Amino acid sequence: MKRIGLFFGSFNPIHTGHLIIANYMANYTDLTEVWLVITPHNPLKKKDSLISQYDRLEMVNLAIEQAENIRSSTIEFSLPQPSYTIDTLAHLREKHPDKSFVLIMGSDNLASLHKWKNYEIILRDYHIHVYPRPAYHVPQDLAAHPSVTITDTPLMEFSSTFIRNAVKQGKNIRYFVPDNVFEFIDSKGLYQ
Ligand SMILES: Nc1ncnc2c1ncn2[C@@H]1O[C@H](COP(=O)(O)OP(=O)(O)OP(=O)(O)O)[C@@H](O)[C@H]1O
Ligand SMILES: O=C(O)c1ccc[n+]([C@@H]2O[C@H](COP(=O)([O-])O)[C@@H](O)[C@H]2O)c1
Repeated sequence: MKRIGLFFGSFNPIHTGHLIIANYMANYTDLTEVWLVITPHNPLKKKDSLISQYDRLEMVNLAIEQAENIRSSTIEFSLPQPSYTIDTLAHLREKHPDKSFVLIMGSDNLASLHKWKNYEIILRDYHIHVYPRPAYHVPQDLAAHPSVTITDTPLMEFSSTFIRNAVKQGKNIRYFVPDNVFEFIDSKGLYQ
């Protein structure tokens, strides 16, 4: 059975940190593939700085052009918003009975998991691979939970917020995002 890692995110925009995490999970763990699931609207985030989901999807697709075992998923585009992960997981399980799904997230999301809809069911039914993130301490009970694996990986200060703010200030964001994503943001005047 294929073991798919679901890396959910706003990807506003996708950055090199996301790609390092996806590549690590796809190539250094027991996962067969990683799917980057573009979330139209995170229930815990304001929509203020969120650009079109289609532009975010386009940037994800540009970023993974060269990747062999990383794909994008638009599954949440056709589901009710905001996007509750437990509902998406139920939908994916029904659609792909031949695959098993594992969650991938940064430690900031693990630290706020208790605010998610039906988080106990997520923890009961799914394994979660967690990439540590600076300044986000993982609560001890979650770190020790049998469904949680925290990777032993280098920390990265990257964030989409940093990139959006840098563009707004007229700064050059080259290398924080892949070259083709840089060109896309620049040519469409995104985040200005
Ligand atoms: N530098 C990082 N280290 C570890 N995990 C990260 C990092 N950046 C993003 N992630 C994880 O990637 C997933 C998608 O994150 P998201 O698209 O919100 O990026 P972000 O950089 O956190 O964005 P924003 O700054 O807009 O909140 C989340 O699980 C998040 O925890
Ligand atoms: O299901 C929930 O209640 C829930 C609450 C907060 C965040 N999430 C999901 O977590 C994912 C990561 O979001 P983000 O904005 O940090 O990239 C995204 O898919 C959100 O829909 C899900």
